[in-house]
Amino acid sequence: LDSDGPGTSSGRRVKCRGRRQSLKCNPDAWKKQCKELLSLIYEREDSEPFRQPADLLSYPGYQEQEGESSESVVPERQQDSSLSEDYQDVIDTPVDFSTVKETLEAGNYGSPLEFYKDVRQIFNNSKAYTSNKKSRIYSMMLRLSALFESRIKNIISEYKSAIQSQKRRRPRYR
Ligand SMILES: COc1ccc(NC(=O)N2CCN(C(=O)c3ccco3)CC2)cc1
Repeated sequence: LDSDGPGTSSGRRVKCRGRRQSLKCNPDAWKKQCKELLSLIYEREDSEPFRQPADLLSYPGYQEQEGESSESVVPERQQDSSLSEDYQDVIDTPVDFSTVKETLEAGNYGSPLEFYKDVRQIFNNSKAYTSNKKSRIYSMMLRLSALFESRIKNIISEYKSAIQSQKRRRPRYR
């Protein structure tokens, strides 16, 4: 996805007469919408491995196992106990939902696109780390990513419409 992110507005004109409070016209509506989306993500069990920075040493349950087998089949990746170094070797930009939540609540995202970029990084890290597309955590990530994409695209397109209508409404005094 280019920096435009998903759901670039289809160019439809949104009437933004009168108060800016209505959702369609309010360029700040995305903050509340992203907070609600984050709460929804936290409610899903699938988000559990991604709510805190990855720490494979303290969470053996998250170590990669081939398929669903619960025996301690240790693939080559987990031979030594330096697993979390391994994670840091593989993943350049570790990020988790607690970091994203803090950034959003601190008001440190300038747009939903910045929020989108960080959340995508969580999913891309999981994709990069997994060596087995059938691993449990990878399948959790896929479900969570599908939920996220289905909800974020409207947030971003409404934001873009609100920005567009804001530009159109303010005549430029040259
Ligand atoms: C003490 O609390 C925690 C909280 C979270 C974690 N998470 C953790 O270790 N993870 C394992 C690796 N990972 C993957 O995306 C992944 C793809 C394939 C296999 O794993 C990210 C999640 C650990 C401890």
